[in-house]
Amino acid sequence: MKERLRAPAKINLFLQVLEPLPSGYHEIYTLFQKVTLFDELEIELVDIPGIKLQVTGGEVPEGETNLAFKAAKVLLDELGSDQGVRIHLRKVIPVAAGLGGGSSDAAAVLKGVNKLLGAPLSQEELAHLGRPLGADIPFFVWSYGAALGEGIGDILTPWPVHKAFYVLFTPPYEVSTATVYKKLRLTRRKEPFIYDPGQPPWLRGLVNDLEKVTLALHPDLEEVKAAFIAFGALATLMSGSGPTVFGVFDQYQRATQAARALASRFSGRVHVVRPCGMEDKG
Ligand SMILES: C[C@](O)(CO)[C@H](O)COP(=O)(O)OP(=O)(O)OC[C@H]1O[C@@H](n2ccc(N)nc2=O)[C@H](O)[C@@H]1O
Ligand SMILES: Nc1ncnc2c1ncn2[C@@H]1O[C@H](COP(=O)(O)OP(=O)(O)OP(=O)(O)O)[C@@H](O)[C@H]1O
Repeated sequence: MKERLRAPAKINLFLQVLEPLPSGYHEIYTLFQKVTLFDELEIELVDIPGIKLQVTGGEVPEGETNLAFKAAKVLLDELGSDQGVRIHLRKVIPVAAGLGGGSSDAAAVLKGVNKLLGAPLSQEELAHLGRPLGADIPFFVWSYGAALGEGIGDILTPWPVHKAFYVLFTPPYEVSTATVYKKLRLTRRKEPFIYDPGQPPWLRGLVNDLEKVTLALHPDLEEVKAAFIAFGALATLMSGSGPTVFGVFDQYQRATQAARALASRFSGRVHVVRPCGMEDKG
């Protein structure tokens, strides 16, 4: 039996870092939005124990340090299963880019393997199991298109999906999430700037507290942001810890024109995507 899954990327439509925690993590207040850029996975259960992972299309390890591998292991261990798992992962989402690709792959493996084993664990149990592997994993386990993330990003509340076209620009370098959080200096606990779920967040202004850290390391991203506005974006922001920067557009044609203009001016990968979770809204 085989499961074929698509693992979406995410962007953070706002991201506020409120307080450092004794665990080394930070309390955050963020809006996660899944978008239509997908890694693809094929998962199979076999009788020979062990996990085998094959990756095509991206520079990520194939061994036990891959988040997809770790997710399979943690689930098989939890269930005490002696079955083996074969995973083929086709990477499309840029790596270490602020798009949560590794976390999404891990969540897809948790869901896929659980389903192949007859669904012994609930969505909540899978999210709990995935959380120590990555703070973004619970969001990808849940089926919402968009969710407010509190705590370390693992306490989730569904959020309305607002219609938009997003252009993602990913420069040709990676950024370490741990380094960006470490460089952020918080002197006191911040109170979050609250958004109204009924309104597209870009009408209030988008904020990402990690942006200043990554932009200081890579000032070229300021030029990309300025170009997004010049090309007609309603708003522009860095996603997660970066370095991906996105622009928000209200029309597909404007988004694709901006994407072409960006691709000719800057070196990097450009994707035009839509939010996931609005299939019923046209
Ligand atoms: C930047 C975001 O992607 C926004 O959604 C997340 O906050 C990070 O999620 P992630 O990459 O799944 O994070 P993890 O792999 O769990 O953590 C990587 C490192 O980021 C830092 N980290 C992460 C999440 C968080 N709420 N506070 C943190 O300080 C920690 O130093 C941690 O060691
Ligand atoms: N399946 C995987 N896909 C991508 N990266 C992986 C995977 N497994 C392990 N990694 C490692 O995890 C690190 C972060 O990768 P990922 O693409 O998830 O980062 P990210 O998009 O910046 O995440 P976030 O938005 O959560 O900060 C990289 O150093 C990468 O080598």
